[in-house]
Amino acid sequence: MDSLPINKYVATAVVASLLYVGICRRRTSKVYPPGPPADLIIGHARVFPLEYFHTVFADWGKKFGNIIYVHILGRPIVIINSLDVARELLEKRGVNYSDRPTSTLYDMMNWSRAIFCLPYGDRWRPLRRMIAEKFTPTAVKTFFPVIETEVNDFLRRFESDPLGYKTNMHRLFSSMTINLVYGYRVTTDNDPYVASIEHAAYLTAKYTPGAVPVDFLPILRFLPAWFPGAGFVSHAKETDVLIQGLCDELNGIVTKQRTAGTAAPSLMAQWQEDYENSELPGVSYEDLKLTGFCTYVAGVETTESTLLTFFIMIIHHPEVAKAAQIELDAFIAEEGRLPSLQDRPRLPYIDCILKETFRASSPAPMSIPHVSQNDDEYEGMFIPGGSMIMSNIWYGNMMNDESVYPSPSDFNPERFIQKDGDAPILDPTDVVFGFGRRICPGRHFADSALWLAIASVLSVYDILPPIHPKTGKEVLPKIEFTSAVTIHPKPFDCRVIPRSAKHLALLHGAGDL
Ligand code: HEM
Repeated sequence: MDSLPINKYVATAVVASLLYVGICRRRTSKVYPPGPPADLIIGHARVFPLEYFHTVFADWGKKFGNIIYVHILGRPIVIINSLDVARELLEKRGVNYSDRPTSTLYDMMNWSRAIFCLPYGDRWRPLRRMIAEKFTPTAVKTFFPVIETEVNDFLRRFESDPLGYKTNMHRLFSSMTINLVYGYRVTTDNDPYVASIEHAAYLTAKYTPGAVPVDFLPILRFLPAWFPGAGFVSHAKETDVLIQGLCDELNGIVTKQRTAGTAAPSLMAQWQEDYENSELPGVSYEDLKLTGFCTYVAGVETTESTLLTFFIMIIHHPEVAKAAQIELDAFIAEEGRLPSLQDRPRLPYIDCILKETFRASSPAPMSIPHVSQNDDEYEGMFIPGGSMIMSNIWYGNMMNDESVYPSPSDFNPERFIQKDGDAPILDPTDVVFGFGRRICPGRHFADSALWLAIASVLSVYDILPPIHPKTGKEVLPKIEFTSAVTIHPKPFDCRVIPRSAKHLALLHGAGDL
């Protein structure tokens, strides 16, 4: 899976801060949150991790506690290792903690106009409102037919290609999201629009974040492109032109279809209509087009990562698949059909599996960094304004903490079955999507899409380990994760095999088991 711009944007922000020659803050008598020992001037540059942030910060958390302060060349970074601290700062004090880091290179590529990069304030607010209105738990139901169509196609593709889960899954989420945003159906594995968007992602990621001098000497953006070493200038321009071209083209498809009266329901069709009816105050047409594109970018990799985690976990835990299939078979026997999203309340074990999948590996384990605007104090500790705030969703009383989830390394959906008298257990869905005013606006859509994908695939198929070509025996793939802003399991092989001819027939509308 190629890294998408949201990934690279955050990496840029983090690494740029490593290289950023900030004005060294004069240490005052103020008490900062604890942290590892710092070097003179460069601060924590030598100890700051460049990968697997979440596990390193979890280790630091065991030594230094729930809130940690480090600085790189004077640029303050606060690491939050606890849900309580995240809620206090990012939610209750959200007015101060909802900004984002900046990057000159991203600005040159025009990514700084993107919803996930915009600073907290008057440009971000109307765009956020525009997205949020379409993604409330009720509004998102408009898009259930999109989810159901795409999941059905996903299941059918396994009939002819039981080993090709990677391509199939990528197509599921790219097709579902481009369908959601533009009402456009992907019909091949090599769709030209998906390929172009991924090329834009590749171009965005081409320059190593922070290794481009312009990220710490912004004046360099004005160098002429022919100047030796100024390749980034034409590169940024090329990326910008490609993205703007794609925004225009995809938006143009929707406009034409609306004129012809053939537009499928989509976010862009709704937004265009709202715009024409002057219902989007503060949103320019250029912003509207880019926001559609950003919604696609933000939606694909995270959802795909979650379903990949589900696949690898289920290969290792056939007993979980069996328990789910007992619940699903009882439903199918009664209804004579595959479950739909309306059936969710009747299939609670699938909910438990989804929660456990989010818990086992949060797709964005360090969320997207926030930035504080003004100086603040938390439990007597000083947090300077302009601090980059990194929340360790993966750990910190959140997903992998023994005190919250006993035996956190076990994949055990049963932990979410609430028995009478049990204290409520933290729902990972309340954490994996981030916090406060910047919380993921696509969360209800993602949650619904993933629920249906899990319920459907387990209804029809078994997800099994690959067979060793020589021994003919099953080989369990290793569970290993990549390291980036959004993480996912490293590539593995598996077989997706129909449970029986009768279960497969459900895909084609034949009922009885
Ligand atoms: C499993 C799937 C997903 C996960 C785990 C996820 C997670 C996140 C996280 C952690 C953030 C940062 C929140 C913060 O700053 O506190 C975020 C932001 C965002 N997400 Fe998601 N996301 C998912 C799916 C989606 C989908 C499907 C969409 C759109 C269709 C979407 C759109 C966005 C946008 C636009 C932002 C930026 C919000 C802003 O800066 O105001 N996400 N997401």
